[in-house]
Amino acid sequence: MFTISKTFRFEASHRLAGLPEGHKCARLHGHSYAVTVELDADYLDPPGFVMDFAQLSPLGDYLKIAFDHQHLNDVLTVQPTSENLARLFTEWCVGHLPLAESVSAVTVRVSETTSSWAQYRWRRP
Ligand SMILES: Nc1nc2c(c(=O)[nH]1)N=C([C@H](O)[C@H](O)COP(=O)(O)OP(=O)(O)OP(=O)(O)O)CN2
Ligand SMILES: [Zn+2]
Repeated sequence: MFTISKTFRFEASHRLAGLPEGHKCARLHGHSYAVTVELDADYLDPPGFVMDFAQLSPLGDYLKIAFDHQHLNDVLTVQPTSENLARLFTEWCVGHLPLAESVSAVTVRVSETTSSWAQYRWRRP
C-alpha cells in the first residue's frame, strides 16, 4: 500500500452551537486550520506516482477561495466542527480531483490546533 499526502492551510473563525453553558468553543474564535489530504493506492502509475503532488493543489485553491478568512458559520450549512469539515473536504476531493483507478481511499484530516484533529475516509466501493 502506498500513501501520498499534502497539507494546506487557511485561517477562519467559527463558533459552535449546542455546547454546554460556558463552553469556550461557543464563543466566537478563530483557528489556523491545517488540512491534510492522503491518497492510498495498491500500485503506482507511471512514472512511479500515486498521483503528482501538483494535482492535489486544486484542493488548496478551493480552501483558499471558499474558506480563507471567512466566518465558517456563514459559509457552511453544517456545524463547523473538524469532523464535518473533514467529511466536506473529503467529498470535495472525490468529486473534483482526477483520481486514478489505483487510488483506493481518500482521507482528509482537519486540525484546528496542534494537538487535535479529525478525519474522514472515503473508500472506493
Ligand atoms: N470532536 C471535536 N471536539 C471539539 C471540536 C471539534 O471540531 N471536534 N472543536 C472544538 C473547538 O473548535 C476548539 O476551538 C478546539 O478545541 P480544543 O482542542 O479543546 O482547543 P485547545 O487548543 O484550547 O485545547 P487545549 O488542549 O485544552 O489547550 C472543541 N472540541
Ligand atoms: Zn474552534
